[in-house]
Amino acid sequence: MPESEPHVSGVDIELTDVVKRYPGQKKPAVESLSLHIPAGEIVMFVGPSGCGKTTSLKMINRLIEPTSGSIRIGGEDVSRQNDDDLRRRIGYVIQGGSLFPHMTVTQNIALVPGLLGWDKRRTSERVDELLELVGLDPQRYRNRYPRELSGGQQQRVGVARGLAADPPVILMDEPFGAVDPITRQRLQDELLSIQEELRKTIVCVTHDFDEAVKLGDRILILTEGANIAQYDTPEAILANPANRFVADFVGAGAALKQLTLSRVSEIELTQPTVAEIGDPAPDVLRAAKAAGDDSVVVLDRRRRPVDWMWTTDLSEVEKVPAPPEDTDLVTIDRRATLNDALDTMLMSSHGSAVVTGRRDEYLGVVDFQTVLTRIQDGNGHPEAEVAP
Ligand SMILES: Nc1ncnc2c1ncn2[C@@H]1O[C@H](COP(=O)(O)OP(=O)(O)OP(=O)(O)O)[C@@H](O)[C@H]1O
Repeated sequence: MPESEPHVSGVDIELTDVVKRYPGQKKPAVESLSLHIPAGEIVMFVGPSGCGKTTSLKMINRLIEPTSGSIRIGGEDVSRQNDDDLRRRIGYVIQGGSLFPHMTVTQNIALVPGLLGWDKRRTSERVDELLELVGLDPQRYRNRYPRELSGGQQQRVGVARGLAADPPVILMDEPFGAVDPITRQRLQDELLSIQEELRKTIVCVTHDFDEAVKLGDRILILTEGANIAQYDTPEAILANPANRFVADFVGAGAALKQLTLSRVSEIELTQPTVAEIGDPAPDVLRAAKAAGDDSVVVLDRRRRPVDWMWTTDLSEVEKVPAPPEDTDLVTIDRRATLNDALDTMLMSSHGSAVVTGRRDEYLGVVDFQTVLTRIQDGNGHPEAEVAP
């Protein structure tokens, strides 16, 4: 599907000889970090515990003041900016969303716009727009309290809050660390989808190397003291770890990790019989039979998949029914990795997964065998060369 030309709304970040020495510590947490983060890219910070990832991240929005060195965002020195400027220019998203429990979803998202003095109307329009963007129905969710949301929904609100003032830069610290693996995968896919539209500059700390490979345009691998072990694209790091440290960090099965580089969108989807809610069941059954299908994907009016029915169940009804309230059709986004696709398929009774695109529109079905064949073909990626 042709994508519209992306408009980069992010700006460059430049760190020059940045040092952080905590009081009472012998060695600096960040010894001397120089780094260029290009506008519109996602850069993932990874490295062993205590190597200085979070300290480096928090110096960018001055939650932590550097001991020395300079940090420029869009060419401007952050040390010269006041709090309002920083809030306007840098969104911040942390694990679990860290929402205020006594405030509604709207109030949580509207925090920064409130501080910036936006009027009521502009703020409430923005809140609804953001809720749509992160996949939450504004009408249903805008007046809820955080305790009335699942962990994944809270995290979505956290992302919406980070985007509220439309900052060119977003900092994220382990944003999806607190949710289960399937929700994490969905949130990652949503972030990629949002980024496709907005092209912010995103800097994200993670413990999960697979997450870094999936989300990152570049990955920064740090050793103790925030020294750079390697800073490159995921492809380059997997194919050519710079040294033993990186090879160990990337871990065994680098070739398998290449799976994380391949997306569902690169795979040919199958097109089983589809039906809309309310279609006459006999017609649908006839079409399924002619195609040799034993199940039918059910779509709503906006062509979003809502159910995946066996034909045996359809033969007992007159019309294709709306799905039961508690249905939880597991779908997968076309930006998901083949790793994610395998996980999802293992949970599905169909042994395959329904694939969706922009705004959850139905695209087709990815089946287990196609993914396996793709893996066995080696994805066309070179085997990782790991130094002896
Ligand atoms: N407020 C502080 N005072 C003193 N030392 C600190 C402080 N915050 C962090 N440090 C130390 O600085 C070093 C870097 O910490 P930092 O939190 O940046 O690492 P990290 O890579 O993000 O770690 P993790 O992955 O475990 O979150 C660590 O040795 C840590 O103990």
